[in-house]
Amino acid sequence: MTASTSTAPAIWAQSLGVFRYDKWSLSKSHVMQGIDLAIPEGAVVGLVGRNGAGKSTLIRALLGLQTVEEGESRLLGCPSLALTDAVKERLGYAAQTPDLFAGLSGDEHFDEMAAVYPGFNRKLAMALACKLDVALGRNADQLSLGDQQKLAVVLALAHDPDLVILDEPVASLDPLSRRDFMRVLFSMRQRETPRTVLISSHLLSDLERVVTHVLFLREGRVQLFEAWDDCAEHLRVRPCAERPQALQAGELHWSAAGGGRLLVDTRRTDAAAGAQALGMEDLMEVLNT
Ligand SMILES: Nc1ncnc2c1ncn2[C@@H]1O[C@H](COP(=O)(O)OP(=O)(O)OP(=O)(O)O)[C@@H](O)[C@H]1O
Repeated sequence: MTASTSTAPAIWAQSLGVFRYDKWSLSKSHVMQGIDLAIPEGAVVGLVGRNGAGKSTLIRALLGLQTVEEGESRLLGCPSLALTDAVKERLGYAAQTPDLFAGLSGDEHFDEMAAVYPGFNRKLAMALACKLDVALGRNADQLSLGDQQKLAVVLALAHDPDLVILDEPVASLDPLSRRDFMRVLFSMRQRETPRTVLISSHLLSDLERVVTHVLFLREGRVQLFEAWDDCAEHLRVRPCAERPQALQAGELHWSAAGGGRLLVDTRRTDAAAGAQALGMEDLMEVLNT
């Protein structure tokens, strides 16, 4: 299922696949395969999946940081493997493990960024650091992991990028910092030029409040990509003890959990009597059991 758009997608992929090689058996297997994506400009997409589902692999492949054996992808219309400086200046990325200079303070990171990126906006950086309560005077290696994550996020956002990609940016943040971060993320939606955000996270109740779309990955494949409002309005789960031999129109997935449940799309089936609405966490459980 793919959300459609009338303008060129900010993130696009076709048949994207990555292999893992086993050096002992000399065999290879897919880590990620058949990824087709068309993420519209201005979407705020929650990238969701279990540990090892392939979220970081997909993000790295889209950014051209990961060897890709199959298919192709584009960011802001530019091939991932040949991102131009002009496109790189429009990107903001924070990796799962903060990528900082150990011996530099936050302020010194700002100096470095200002020297490299003409678009670096120190005023914006200071404002974000203030909102996220980042200690700018201390060297990165003296910061806690959560504070390092916050600094990495500030650095990713401080040139006001058109496309922001954040890999589990809140994993180590305390609840108050997470709340501040979600406010920053939400405020990023209010912008004249649409800004696109792809954010992976396991904190689904947080994501639910800020995303426009959700992208579920399972075992390296896209399970569901849909506008979150449409998921909330149209996806339902109903009891179904036995696995159907074949899914009918409007039936998306059978889950063994909870005595057997069938995920249905009420836009494509009337057989939704007794069906219940789902939050993002419920949907993740149904899609992964
Ligand atoms: N450097 C690597 N070499 C071999 N396999 C790898 C490597 N990095 C990741 N993998 C494999 O790729 C798969 C996807 O990993 P990935 O880190 O993309 O998952 P993820 O969804 O981001 O997980 P998490 O939620 O735990 O961060 C996993 O099976 C993992 O074992």
